[in-house]
Amino acid sequence: MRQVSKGGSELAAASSTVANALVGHATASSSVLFPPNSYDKIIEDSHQRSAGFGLSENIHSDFSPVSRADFSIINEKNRVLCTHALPVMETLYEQIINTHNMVILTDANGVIVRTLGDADFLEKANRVALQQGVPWSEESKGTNAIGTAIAEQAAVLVHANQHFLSAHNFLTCSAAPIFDPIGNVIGVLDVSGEQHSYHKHTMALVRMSAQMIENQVFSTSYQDAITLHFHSRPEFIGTLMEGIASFTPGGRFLAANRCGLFQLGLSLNALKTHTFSSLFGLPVSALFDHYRTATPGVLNLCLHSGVRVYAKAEMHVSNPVFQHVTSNERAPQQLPVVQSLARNVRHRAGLDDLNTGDPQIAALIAKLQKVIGRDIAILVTGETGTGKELLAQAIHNDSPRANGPFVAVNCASIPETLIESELFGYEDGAFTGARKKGSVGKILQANGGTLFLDEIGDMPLSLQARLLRVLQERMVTPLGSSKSIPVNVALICATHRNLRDLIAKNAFREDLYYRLNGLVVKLPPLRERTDLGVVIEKLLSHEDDGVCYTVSPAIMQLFKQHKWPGNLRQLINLLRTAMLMTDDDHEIRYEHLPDDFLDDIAMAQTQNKAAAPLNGAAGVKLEDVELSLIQKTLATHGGNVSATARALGVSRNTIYRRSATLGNIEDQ
Ligand SMILES: Nc1ncnc2c1ncn2[C@@H]1O[C@H](COP(=O)(O)OP(=O)(O)OP(=O)(O)O)[C@@H](O)[C@H]1O
Repeated sequence: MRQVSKGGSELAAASSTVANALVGHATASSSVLFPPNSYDKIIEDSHQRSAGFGLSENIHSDFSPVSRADFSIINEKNRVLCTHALPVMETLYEQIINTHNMVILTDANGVIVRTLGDADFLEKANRVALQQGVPWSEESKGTNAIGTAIAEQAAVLVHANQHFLSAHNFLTCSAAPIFDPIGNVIGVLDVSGEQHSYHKHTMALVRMSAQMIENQVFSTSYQDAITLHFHSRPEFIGTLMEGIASFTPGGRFLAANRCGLFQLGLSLNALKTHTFSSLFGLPVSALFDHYRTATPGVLNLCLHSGVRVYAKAEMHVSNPVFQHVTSNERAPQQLPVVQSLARNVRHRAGLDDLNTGDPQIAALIAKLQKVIGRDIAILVTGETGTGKELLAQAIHNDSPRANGPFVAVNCASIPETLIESELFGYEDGAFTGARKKGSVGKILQANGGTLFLDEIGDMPLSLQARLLRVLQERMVTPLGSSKSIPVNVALICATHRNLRDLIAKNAFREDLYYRLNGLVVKLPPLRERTDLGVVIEKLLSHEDDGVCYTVSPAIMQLFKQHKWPGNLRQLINLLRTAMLMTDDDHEIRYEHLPDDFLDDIAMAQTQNKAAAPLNGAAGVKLEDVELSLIQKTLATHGGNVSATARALGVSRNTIYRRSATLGNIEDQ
């Protein structure tokens, strides 16, 4: 299982510059930076609340801590928070040591549960009761960073005389609330120090540390879930900037961290109606598929907004809810089913095995059979999950190279920096971090067999030139070597992208394109295939346990109408889960289908209903049709523009533009 990054080193690295500035500042009082005035409104409101609590600025601070018994209850309630917060607090403290500051953790009510600080400052802090067990809510201490951060549910800096009680005016305090995955404040992290120790970067450090604690609390909150770590740049996965989102094994959205909400562009409330598939356009089973691969790399996903993100899926494989998707170790009576389903569709299948009655498939198989073994590069196109890799394997299996290796490389799942060494290999010590003995690249591994380059459209331009040279010269030069090695491979490439579009955008080399497309075949999406019934029957057929699984006629009808965005991969995973849910009659019915699939069906039906009355209406203008559809979809989604845009597959701007005449429309 992937380890979620532990706070310390990351925070230390991210904040070392800030920390240097802080230490530098503490020793050079001439560089005092005063806090900005942007908090004035927050401070003003807080002062009003403080007065409302009956406090007056010259009263002495209330020193009394909660009772011992209450403090041990508070400790017990906040055990998880403290476990995750303490290492982060220690690292944060290391960054501010010797700056007359202390790090404070409170519970959700502002009661201090842990402190770490410079001895000289701790003494002064004790004088104003900045110590364990003492409540720092606004009710108790008036305007202060901890209490005001809780009241405002936001990070707050309270400096010097911005404090309500004059006894606290010697302090400068930066506090950030810590939220749980469903948006409740569970505590506050604060750095408090003497006012002359104020530094503008302290708040950034506190915010980062609070977020780190939130991420760690998040990672332990959803043991029964699939947790996705994502970012638009793969190197940001595992860092503080990563988005984290959790889904039920059936694909329903559970929660996301702050960066996740930001990247998904939706509020927590809006996300509650979503599934993995409505957010990423893929069935949740794609994650299981990815997880099952021997060395799962980084997934390339497309957000509903069109933004591409890289992702890693994390699931607790020891948890029984994941056993059926992460391994073949299932309840004994179900084991053969899962295994045979997988076996039915993998390995040793030849082209004839894939010919299940669809005329488009039959035609492409006939073409392929004519070129097999003729040293012609084959380019397979088609949507994700349509079977491009299985087709490539079948071509290899039917070719004279069948006894040689079949080596598949997914160009989209390897970070750009690693593709070169992965493909071409490297000599001993070719670069820092390289294995001592060097590595034979995938091209040489495929020698005598077939090299399958999946998602070739994602290959970086610089490497396209190198690949072209290998294909022309039939020689490979590993990184760090001056020796070229002859290589003999049949090449099959695949892509779901339009390579001609990429060429027009200068993202793909035209000369390489012509070298790759000896024969181009396009696998039809599942929704266009006429052999769905046969494919399903084949997938459900197995000899191992003698049980005959079937699909009820109503569900078969539903399957035939479904769009299958994940194509065969989605179908297989759906059947795999549904088979395990069936009763003694082994018939797959509505109640055996996973939640995210049922949600997709419901959404499609809603869209169809909205469009239905407009079909074929004579004399109706196109704009009216559009407007009416938008109106209906808006109504279905309670006026929510984002949801409407998603349902109709257009941008929010389009909805705004087209519906300018509809008056005020809500947004989220
Ligand atoms: N004709 C088929 N009959 C049954 N199962 C199939 C068929 N073709 C492919 N599959 C299965 O569907 C799943 C997806 O196939 P494959 O990985 O070949 O798709 P792909 O188009 O290469 O996907 P991607 O574009 O995402 O890489 C695999 O589990 C594969 O075994």
